[in-house]
Amino acid sequence: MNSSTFVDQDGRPVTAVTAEEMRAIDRVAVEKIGLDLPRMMEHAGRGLADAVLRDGLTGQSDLPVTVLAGNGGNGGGGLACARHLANRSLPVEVVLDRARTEVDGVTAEQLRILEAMEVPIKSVDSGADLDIDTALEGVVVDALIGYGLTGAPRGAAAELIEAANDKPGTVVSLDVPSGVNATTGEASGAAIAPDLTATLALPKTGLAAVGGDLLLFDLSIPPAVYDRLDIDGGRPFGDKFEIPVSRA
Ligand SMILES: NC(=O)C1=CN([C@@H]2O[C@H](COP(=O)(O)OP(=O)(O)OC[C@H]3O[C@@H](n4cnc5c(N)ncnc54)[C@H](O)[C@@H]3O)[C@@H](O)[C@H]2O)[C@@H](O)CC1
Ligand SMILES: [K+]
Repeated sequence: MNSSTFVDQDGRPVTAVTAEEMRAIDRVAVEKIGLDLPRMMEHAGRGLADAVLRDGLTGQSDLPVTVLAGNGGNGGGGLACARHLANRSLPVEVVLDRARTEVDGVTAEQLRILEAMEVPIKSVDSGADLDIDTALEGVVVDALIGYGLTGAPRGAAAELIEAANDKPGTVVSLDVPSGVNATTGEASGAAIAPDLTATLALPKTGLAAVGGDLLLFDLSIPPAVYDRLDIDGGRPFGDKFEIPVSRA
Protein backbone atom coordinates (compact mmCIF):
# COMPACT_ATOMS: atom_id res chain seq x y z
CA MET A 1 0.00 0.00 0.00
CA ASN A 2 1.35 3.45 -0.82
CA SER A 3 0.30 7.00 -1.36
CA SER A 4 -1.09 6.34 -4.84
CA THR A 5 -3.72 3.88 -3.59
CA PHE A 6 -6.22 6.73 -3.39
CA VAL A 7 -6.80 9.76 -5.58
CA ASP A 8 -8.91 12.89 -5.30
CA GLN A 9 -11.43 14.06 -7.90
CA ASP A 10 -8.64 15.51 -10.05
CA GLY A 11 -6.63 12.29 -9.96
CA ARG A 12 -4.06 13.62 -7.50
CA PRO A 13 -2.72 11.02 -5.08
CA VAL A 14 -3.97 11.14 -1.51
CA THR A 15 -1.70 9.64 1.15
CA ALA A 16 -3.09 6.62 2.98
CA VAL A 17 -2.08 5.68 6.53
CA THR A 18 -2.13 2.52 8.61
CA ALA A 19 -3.93 2.28 11.96
CA GLU A 20 -0.56 2.59 13.69
CA GLU A 21 0.30 5.76 11.77
CA MET A 22 -3.13 7.27 12.45
CA ARG A 23 -2.79 6.49 16.14
CA ALA A 24 0.57 8.29 16.10
CA ILE A 25 -0.97 11.26 14.27
CA ASP A 26 -3.71 11.49 16.90
CA ARG A 27 -1.16 11.19 19.71
CA VAL A 28 1.10 13.95 18.36
CA ALA A 29 -1.91 16.19 17.68
CA VAL A 30 -2.97 15.79 21.31
CA GLU A 31 0.40 15.74 23.10
CA LYS A 32 2.49 18.16 21.04
CA ILE A 33 -0.10 20.49 19.52
CA GLY A 34 -2.80 20.44 22.18
CA LEU A 35 -5.58 19.58 19.75
CA ASP A 36 -7.61 17.47 22.13
CA LEU A 37 -9.88 14.54 21.33
CA PRO A 38 -13.21 16.35 21.95
CA ARG A 39 -12.27 19.01 19.38
CA MET A 40 -11.37 16.41 16.78
CA MET A 41 -14.44 14.36 17.60
CA GLU A 42 -16.66 17.35 16.87
CA HIS A 43 -15.26 17.50 13.34
CA ALA A 44 -15.78 13.76 12.95
CA GLY A 45 -19.40 13.96 14.12
CA ARG A 46 -20.26 16.92 11.96
CA GLY A 47 -18.59 15.42 8.90
CA LEU A 48 -20.40 12.16 9.43
CA ALA A 49 -23.74 13.94 9.79
CA ASP A 50 -22.99 15.80 6.58
CA ALA A 51 -22.27 12.49 4.84
CA VAL A 52 -25.61 11.09 6.07
CA LEU A 53 -27.52 14.18 4.95
CA ARG A 54 -26.03 14.30 1.46
CA ASP A 55 -27.63 12.63 -1.52
CA GLY A 56 -30.97 12.75 0.28
CA LEU A 57 -30.17 9.54 2.14
CA THR A 58 -32.52 10.50 4.93
CA GLY A 59 -35.31 11.46 2.54
CA GLN A 60 -35.87 7.80 1.70
CA SER A 61 -38.42 7.27 4.47
CA ASP A 62 -39.72 8.58 7.77
CA LEU A 63 -37.88 5.83 9.60
CA PRO A 64 -35.34 6.94 12.16
CA VAL A 65 -31.65 7.06 11.39
CA THR A 66 -30.08 4.50 13.71
CA VAL A 67 -26.63 5.33 15.04
CA LEU A 68 -24.81 2.19 16.20
CA ALA A 69 -22.19 3.27 18.73
CA GLY A 70 -19.37 1.60 20.61
CA ASN A 71 -17.38 2.92 23.54
CA GLY A 72 -14.30 4.27 21.76
CA GLY A 73 -13.47 7.33 19.68
CA ASN A 74 -15.47 5.88 16.82
CA GLY A 75 -18.59 5.59 18.95
CA GLY A 76 -18.08 9.13 20.27
CA GLY A 77 -17.97 10.49 16.71
CA GLY A 78 -21.20 8.63 15.99
CA LEU A 79 -22.88 10.17 19.02
CA ALA A 80 -21.81 13.67 17.96
CA CYS A 81 -23.31 12.88 14.54
CA ALA A 82 -26.57 11.85 16.24
CA ARG A 83 -26.72 15.29 17.89
CA HIS A 84 -26.27 17.12 14.58
CA LEU A 85 -28.96 15.01 12.90
CA ALA A 86 -31.40 15.50 15.80
CA ASN A 87 -30.74 19.26 15.62
CA ARG A 88 -32.00 19.11 12.05
CA SER A 89 -35.25 17.54 13.22
CA LEU A 90 -34.43 14.14 11.82
CA PRO A 91 -35.76 11.18 13.75
CA VAL A 92 -32.64 9.63 15.26
CA GLU A 93 -32.06 6.83 17.69
CA VAL A 94 -28.89 5.45 19.17
CA VAL A 95 -28.14 1.79 19.78
CA LEU A 96 -25.18 1.09 22.07
CA ASP A 97 -23.29 -2.20 21.91
CA ARG A 98 -23.12 -2.26 25.70
CA ALA A 99 -24.90 -1.00 28.81
CA ARG A 100 -24.91 2.78 29.25
CA THR A 101 -23.00 2.36 32.48
CA GLU A 102 -20.13 0.78 30.53
CA VAL A 103 -19.62 3.85 28.33
CA ASP A 104 -16.86 6.12 29.60
CA GLY A 105 -14.50 8.98 28.77
CA VAL A 106 -15.28 11.47 26.02
CA THR A 107 -17.80 9.04 24.56
CA ALA A 108 -19.80 9.19 27.81
CA GLU A 109 -19.75 13.00 27.56
CA GLN A 110 -21.30 12.76 24.11
CA LEU A 111 -23.88 10.35 25.49
CA ARG A 112 -24.85 12.69 28.34
CA ILE A 113 -25.53 15.47 25.84
CA LEU A 114 -27.86 13.18 23.87
CA GLU A 115 -29.61 12.12 27.07
CA ALA A 116 -30.21 15.78 27.94
CA MET A 117 -31.61 16.25 24.42
CA GLU A 118 -33.93 13.26 25.02
CA VAL A 119 -32.66 11.45 21.93
CA PRO A 120 -33.81 7.81 22.29
CA ILE A 121 -30.89 5.64 23.40
CA LYS A 122 -31.17 1.88 23.44
CA SER A 123 -28.68 -0.67 24.51
CA VAL A 124 -28.23 -4.24 23.37
CA ASP A 125 -27.57 -5.05 26.99
CA SER A 126 -30.99 -3.86 28.11
CA GLY A 127 -32.62 -6.60 25.97
CA ALA A 128 -36.25 -5.83 26.62
CA ASP A 129 -36.35 -2.40 25.01
CA LEU A 130 -34.53 -3.36 21.84
CA ASP A 131 -35.64 -5.40 18.88
CA ILE A 132 -32.50 -5.25 16.75
CA ASP A 133 -34.30 -5.99 13.49
CA THR A 134 -36.91 -3.26 13.68
CA ALA A 135 -34.31 -0.84 15.06
CA LEU A 136 -32.35 -1.00 11.81
CA GLU A 137 -35.06 -0.37 9.21
CA GLY A 138 -33.89 3.11 8.17
CA VAL A 139 -30.45 4.56 7.36
CA VAL A 140 -27.80 3.05 9.64
CA VAL A 141 -24.75 4.95 10.86
CA ASP A 142 -21.99 2.54 11.78
CA ALA A 143 -19.86 3.93 14.61
CA LEU A 144 -19.19 0.73 16.54
CA ILE A 145 -15.47 0.22 15.94
CA GLY A 146 -12.86 2.19 13.99
CA TYR A 147 -9.11 1.68 13.75
CA GLY A 148 -9.15 0.35 17.34
CA LEU A 149 -10.45 -3.06 16.25
CA THR A 150 -8.69 -5.98 17.94
CA GLY A 151 -9.49 -9.44 16.59
CA ALA A 152 -12.84 -10.45 15.14
CA PRO A 153 -15.87 -8.51 16.44
CA ARG A 154 -17.34 -10.12 19.53
CA GLY A 155 -20.64 -10.06 21.37
CA ALA A 156 -23.18 -7.33 20.74
CA ALA A 157 -20.95 -5.51 18.24
CA ALA A 158 -20.84 -8.64 16.06
CA GLU A 159 -24.60 -9.07 16.42
CA LEU A 160 -25.28 -5.47 15.35
CA ILE A 161 -22.88 -5.70 12.39
CA GLU A 162 -24.67 -8.78 11.10
CA ALA A 163 -28.10 -7.26 11.64
CA ALA A 164 -27.11 -4.06 9.77
CA ASN A 165 -25.77 -6.05 6.82
CA ASP A 166 -29.01 -8.06 6.63
CA LYS A 167 -31.04 -4.89 6.03
CA PRO A 168 -31.60 -3.46 2.56
CA GLY A 169 -31.15 0.16 3.74
CA THR A 170 -28.13 2.43 3.41
CA VAL A 171 -25.20 2.03 5.79
CA VAL A 172 -22.72 4.86 6.37
CA SER A 173 -19.55 3.91 8.26
CA LEU A 174 -17.37 6.25 10.27
CA ASP A 175 -13.65 6.05 9.46
CA VAL A 176 -13.58 2.33 8.61
CA PRO A 177 -16.41 -0.17 8.40
CA SER A 178 -16.70 -1.88 11.78
CA GLY A 179 -14.99 -5.27 11.72
CA VAL A 180 -12.57 -4.31 8.94
CA ASN A 181 -8.89 -4.03 9.86
CA ALA A 182 -8.02 -0.40 9.07
CA THR A 183 -4.52 -1.31 7.93
CA THR A 184 -5.04 -4.49 5.90
CA GLY A 185 -8.70 -4.29 4.92
CA GLU A 186 -9.13 -7.86 6.15
CA ALA A 187 -12.16 -9.02 8.11
CA SER A 188 -11.61 -12.02 10.34
CA GLY A 189 -15.28 -12.13 11.37
CA ALA A 190 -18.42 -10.03 10.96
CA ALA A 191 -17.75 -6.77 9.08
CA ILE A 192 -19.99 -3.97 7.86
CA ALA A 193 -20.42 -3.74 4.07
CA PRO A 194 -21.00 0.03 3.77
CA ASP A 195 -22.59 2.08 1.02
CA LEU A 196 -20.40 4.99 2.08
CA THR A 197 -17.44 5.42 4.41
CA ALA A 198 -16.73 8.84 5.92
CA THR A 199 -13.04 8.54 6.76
CA LEU A 200 -11.07 11.02 8.84
CA ALA A 201 -7.95 13.09 8.18
CA LEU A 202 -6.36 10.66 5.69
CA PRO A 203 -7.72 7.44 4.13
CA LYS A 204 -6.76 4.27 5.98
CA THR A 205 -4.77 1.80 3.84
CA GLY A 206 -7.32 -0.97 4.46
CA LEU A 207 -10.06 1.02 2.74
CA ALA A 208 -8.54 -0.01 -0.59
CA ALA A 209 -10.17 -3.41 -0.05
CA VAL A 210 -13.58 -2.07 1.00
CA GLY A 211 -16.59 -1.43 -1.28
CA GLY A 212 -18.83 1.64 -1.37
CA ASP A 213 -18.12 5.34 -1.78
CA LEU A 214 -15.44 7.18 0.17
CA LEU A 215 -15.51 10.71 1.57
CA LEU A 216 -12.56 12.22 3.41
CA PHE A 217 -13.26 14.67 6.26
CA ASP A 218 -10.86 17.13 7.80
CA LEU A 219 -10.14 16.72 11.52
CA SER A 220 -8.20 20.03 11.52
CA ILE A 221 -4.87 18.26 12.03
CA PRO A 222 -2.12 20.81 11.28
CA PRO A 223 0.66 19.93 8.75
CA ALA A 224 3.18 20.22 11.62
CA VAL A 225 1.81 16.95 13.01
CA TYR A 226 2.62 15.11 9.80
CA ASP A 227 6.02 16.79 9.59
CA ARG A 228 6.92 15.60 13.10
CA LEU A 229 6.10 12.04 12.11
CA ASP A 230 7.75 12.28 8.71
CA ILE A 231 4.47 11.38 7.04
CA ASP A 232 3.82 13.07 3.70
CA GLY A 233 0.27 14.08 4.59
CA GLY A 234 0.07 16.52 1.70
CA ARG A 235 -2.77 19.01 1.88
CA PRO A 236 -5.58 16.94 0.43
CA PHE A 237 -8.37 19.35 1.39
CA GLY A 238 -7.10 22.46 -0.40
CA ASP A 239 -9.67 25.08 0.62
CA LYS A 240 -12.37 22.47 1.39
CA PHE A 241 -13.31 20.60 4.57
CA GLU A 242 -14.25 17.36 2.86
CA ILE A 243 -13.39 15.74 -0.44
CA PRO A 244 -14.53 12.65 -2.32
CA VAL A 245 -11.75 10.08 -2.67
CA SER A 246 -11.48 7.12 -5.04
CA ARG A 247 -9.44 3.97 -5.05
CA ALA A 248 -6.85 4.40 -7.79
N1 LIG B 1 -8.16 11.92 16.71
C1 LIG B 1 -8.80 10.92 17.22
O1 LIG B 1 -8.27 10.13 18.00
C2 LIG B 1 -10.17 10.75 16.79
C3 LIG B 1 -10.69 9.49 16.62
N2 LIG B 1 -11.90 9.30 16.16
C4 LIG B 1 -12.39 7.97 15.93
O2 LIG B 1 -11.93 7.10 16.92
C5 LIG B 1 -11.43 5.90 16.36
C6 LIG B 1 -10.32 5.41 17.21
O3 LIG B 1 -10.75 5.42 18.53
P1 LIG B 1 -10.30 4.32 19.58
O4 LIG B 1 -8.84 4.21 19.57
O5 LIG B 1 -10.99 4.66 20.86
O6 LIG B 1 -10.84 2.97 19.02
P2 LIG B 1 -12.21 2.55 18.31
O7 LIG B 1 -13.33 3.39 18.72
O8 LIG B 1 -11.91 2.36 16.88
O9 LIG B 1 -12.37 1.07 18.91
C7 LIG B 1 -12.51 0.85 20.29
C8 LIG B 1 -13.90 0.28 20.55
O10 LIG B 1 -14.04 -0.92 19.79
C9 LIG B 1 -14.31 -1.99 20.65
N3 LIG B 1 -13.69 -3.17 20.07
C10 LIG B 1 -12.42 -3.32 19.61
N4 LIG B 1 -12.24 -4.55 19.10
C11 LIG B 1 -13.43 -5.21 19.25
C12 LIG B 1 -13.88 -6.51 18.94
N5 LIG B 1 -13.08 -7.41 18.36
N6 LIG B 1 -15.17 -6.84 19.22
C13 LIG B 1 -16.01 -5.96 19.82
N7 LIG B 1 -15.65 -4.69 20.15
C14 LIG B 1 -14.36 -4.33 19.87
C15 LIG B 1 -13.79 -1.58 21.99
O11 LIG B 1 -14.47 -2.25 23.01
C16 LIG B 1 -14.11 -0.10 21.99
O12 LIG B 1 -15.47 0.13 22.29
C17 LIG B 1 -11.06 6.23 14.93
O13 LIG B 1 -11.27 5.17 14.05
C18 LIG B 1 -11.95 7.39 14.61
O14 LIG B 1 -13.12 6.95 13.98
C19 LIG B 1 -12.85 10.38 15.97
O15 LIG B 1 -13.87 10.27 16.93
C20 LIG B 1 -12.25 11.74 16.00
C21 LIG B 1 -10.96 11.95 16.58
K1 LIG C 1 -17.02 2.23 12.13
